Amino acid sequence: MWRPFFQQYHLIIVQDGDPNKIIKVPEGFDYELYNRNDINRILGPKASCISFKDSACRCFGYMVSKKKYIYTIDDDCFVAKNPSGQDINALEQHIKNLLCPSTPFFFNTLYDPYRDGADFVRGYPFSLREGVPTAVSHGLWLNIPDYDAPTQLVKPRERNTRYVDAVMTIPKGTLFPMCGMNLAFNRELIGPAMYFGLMGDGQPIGRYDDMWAGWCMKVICDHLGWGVKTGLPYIWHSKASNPFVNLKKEYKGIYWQEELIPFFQSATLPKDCTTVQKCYIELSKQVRAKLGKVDDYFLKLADAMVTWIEAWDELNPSGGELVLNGVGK
Ligand SMILES: O=c1ccn([C@@H]2O[C@H](COP(=O)(O)OP(=O)(O)O[C@H]3OC[C@H](O)[C@H](O)[C@H]3O)[C@@H](O)[C@H]2O)c(=O)[nH]1
Ligand SMILES: [Mn+2]
Repeated sequence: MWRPFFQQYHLIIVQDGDPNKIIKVPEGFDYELYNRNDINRILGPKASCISFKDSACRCFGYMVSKKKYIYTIDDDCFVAKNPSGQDINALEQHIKNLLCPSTPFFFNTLYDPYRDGADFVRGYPFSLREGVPTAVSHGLWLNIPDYDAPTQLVKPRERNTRYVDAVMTIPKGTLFPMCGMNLAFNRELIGPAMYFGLMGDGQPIGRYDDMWAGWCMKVICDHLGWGVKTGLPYIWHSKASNPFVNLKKEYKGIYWQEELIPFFQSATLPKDCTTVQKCYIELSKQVRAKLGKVDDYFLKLADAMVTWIEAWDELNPSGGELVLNGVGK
């Protein structure tokens, strides 16, 4: 199904679980395939920051990519159809979202003002109409919605049939639950912040990989003045994962997040944090200082955040650090 939309791009496949299992990639794709052995070989001891047996492992692909834009998708997501019955080219829409500015400082009630047939509405300050660079494009899902285990348990048959034809900028200062199922981002802008954390095997939590990345990313985008959009495109999410297995993985996250959200909502980064790497290291210090008392896990996570940046900079020696306004480094 994806061939018409993926064939022209470079694929990075991150294989989780047993590295001896052979993944068969169909003919005609330009791809790299990495399993756990590859991750250990490439990162050595720093491989400790890449999760095992959790979707968090996907962020290794972001680190090794040499591309400007990244699109990440789950292996149970397929091409959806829009209300006119046409196949949705999710990549095309994500790229449009990323190439058009965002408007985080003032909400446009007619949604995406840069879209054909829309604009800024009356009362929208002209000084803000240039917008800011878009770092992340968060797509949505038809059929199986991305619900947590408790919600899925009480609403096992709920399906998302509502196609909302809109793209919105998430306002500055507002966090959101970033889902990694249908997500695109500008790697050159925000790549180093897209660490999906320590999840899965050997960890007390799972399935909060994209949530953790989304909260860190949004704080850094707000600080650096970049935008995050949500809405179109849709993909078709084909299967629901097991809510009982999910509950075991995510239950700590369900109560920890009541302390994590206030932490991220009040997190501020100093002016001298002019690159994503500096922002991320500063955030890791605040995680250690303020979340270590929630659970020792966050001390490990704070260390892993530093290891991630070290590994990122090792694999991307050009520094790749975007120096803002010529300051910093
Ligand atoms: O041990 C694992 C388990 C899963 N994956 C990969 O993660 C993707 C999501 O898995 P799945 O589709 O089974 O779960 P969902 O509930 O639909 O996923 C949502 O919640 C977890 C993640 O945050 C995900 O992004 C969300 O969509 C899928 O590609 C599995 O192959 C894994 O690599 N290792
Ligand atoms: Mn799924």
